[in-house]
Amino acid sequence: MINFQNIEKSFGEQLVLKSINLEIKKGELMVLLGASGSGKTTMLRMINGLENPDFGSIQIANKRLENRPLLELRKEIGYVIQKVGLFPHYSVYDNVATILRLKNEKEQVVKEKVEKWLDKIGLRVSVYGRKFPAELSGGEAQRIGLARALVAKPKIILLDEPFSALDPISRLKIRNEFREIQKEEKLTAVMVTHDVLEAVSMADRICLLAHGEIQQVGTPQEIIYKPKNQSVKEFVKGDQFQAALASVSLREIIPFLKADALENQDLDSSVLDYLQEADSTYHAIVLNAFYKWKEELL
Ligand SMILES: Nc1ncnc2c1ncn2[C@@H]1O[C@H](COP(=O)(O)OP(=O)(O)OP(=O)(O)O)[C@@H](O)[C@H]1O
Repeated sequence: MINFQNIEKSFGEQLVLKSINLEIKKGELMVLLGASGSGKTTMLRMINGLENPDFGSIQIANKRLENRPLLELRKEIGYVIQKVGLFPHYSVYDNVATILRLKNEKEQVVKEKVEKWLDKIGLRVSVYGRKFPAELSGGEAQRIGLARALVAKPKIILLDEPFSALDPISRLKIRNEFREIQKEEKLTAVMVTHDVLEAVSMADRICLLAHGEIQQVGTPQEIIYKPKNQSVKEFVKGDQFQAALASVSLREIIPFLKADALENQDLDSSVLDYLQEADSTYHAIVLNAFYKWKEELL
């Protein structure tokens, strides 16, 4: 779906991306993971033409990017960034509606879609529709940014640290919600983060970058259990590594947690219920992971 071929990029004297070759498949969630300054955002911005490579080419659905009008391209691509960039003088409703109105959708259709997507990201239109961005918390604003991108029905969604303003519980919730929406809509998603935990708990595959070079591309399990080189090993060691391990194990159980368990913080009984029912051979590891994760979360 998205293909980086021999990409190279410099800013002045600084070589920021070197020999980047990466294929992102249709419908997958690819996480670009790496330390600050490793080139993640630059790669992401190349997908919607906000940066151009010096060498190499990017193809989307087998079409080279440089041959496509930018406006047409961006209609297919949703872009969600850390600083949400909502229009400050528009209400939440109007912020989400903007793109539909630009497409000349009828107001009745606009209303249905805005309500649907606000509802999907957990904010009711009756409560939030009339608020202005300055009246929202950071996390709410990030959710609205997500709804605004999703309402346009993009084929591809690019996310740059999209959940960073959220507290741990809301973060976990919205990660899961977004993941469900992404699968349901068969969206091809590329997400930038430097948070190992976020990467392993959400990604189909992770592309690990260091100093502008791809170190490894693989599933979270491959990255964690089969690091290809020293650089990958270093990235996933220590506390972050432990948390990531916990999260990988938890991917097994989170879908089985009772829906309200997170809200009620009645996690222990919910997890134990699951473990009893599931007859998992990894009880000890999952349970250990769970307690570590809970310590961190609560
Ligand atoms: N427009 C620009 N002009 C000059 N240098 C830039 C520009 N954009 C990025 N850079 C440099 O390129 C390097 C990679 O930046 P990039 O934003 O891609 O990194 P990143 O991995 O996303 O980092 P972070 O996690 O801190 O956001 C950095 O050293 C940055 O200073």
